[in-house]
Amino acid sequence: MPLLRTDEVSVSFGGRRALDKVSLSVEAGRVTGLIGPNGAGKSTLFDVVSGLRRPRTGRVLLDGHDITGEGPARRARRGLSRTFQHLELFGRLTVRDNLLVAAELGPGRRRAARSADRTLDRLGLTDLADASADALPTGAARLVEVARALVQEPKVLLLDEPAAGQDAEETGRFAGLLRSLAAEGTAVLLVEHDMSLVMTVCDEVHVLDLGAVVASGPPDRVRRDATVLAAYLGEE
Ligand SMILES: Nc1ncnc2c1ncn2[C@@H]1O[C@H](COP(=O)(O)OP(=O)(O)OP(=O)(O)O)[C@@H](O)[C@H]1O
Repeated sequence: MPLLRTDEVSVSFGGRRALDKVSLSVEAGRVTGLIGPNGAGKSTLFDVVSGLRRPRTGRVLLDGHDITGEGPARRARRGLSRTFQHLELFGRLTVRDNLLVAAELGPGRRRAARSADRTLDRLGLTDLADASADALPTGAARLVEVARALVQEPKVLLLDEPAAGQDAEETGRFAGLLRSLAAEGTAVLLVEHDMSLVMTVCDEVHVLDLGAVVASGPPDRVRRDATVLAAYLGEE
């Protein structure tokens, strides 16, 4: 059984359909990519999965439970964490305090301090623990955003363009982190425009175009799919 499943999720803004019966699965221990051109509906799908937006129709299932009616905090306690495309750090707090605030919302809130320190260490952020979040360069701020999601010890981790603003070395290290999370059993859903990262790190890729899934499969196959080339890769 997939850990996370969307079942025919549709969302409209005014008369315009942003998601059209999107059904996809995310498995434990795998990195699943979600790609598509600008405006395809990727962030909207993240909003539906994380509980920030109610779908017009369709369901979201986590570990077999229908969570469609639950709010973001309840979903976080169930083990679902996300990052945002536009960084949502508390700028005036230190890096460590950003993690502590997030840890309080997750299932591991009783061990928040320990989790924060371990996560900082894992992401190579220990030296920046006392820095103010708004003083960080973009690459480091992206990592803190990821750290804030990870400190909640998620079963499912939703990452919205985590490599934007990272340099090649940071992206390489980040790829290693994603693989090690998958090896530990975490289900990772990755929205990312860096195609070489997606193709290297993902076990499976879903392609959204105009709110609908137009292709799904292993990266090699998706890369050669004519619909994908037309909808997305041809755009670059
Ligand atoms: N709050 C909103 N109100 C109205 N329309 C919206 C809103 N949010 C998103 N949309 C529209 O829904 C569609 C999907 O947008 P979404 O941001 O989910 O796409 P995306 O695939 O994440 O794009 P990008 O890669 O540029 O981040 C777009 O046409 C967008 O203009």
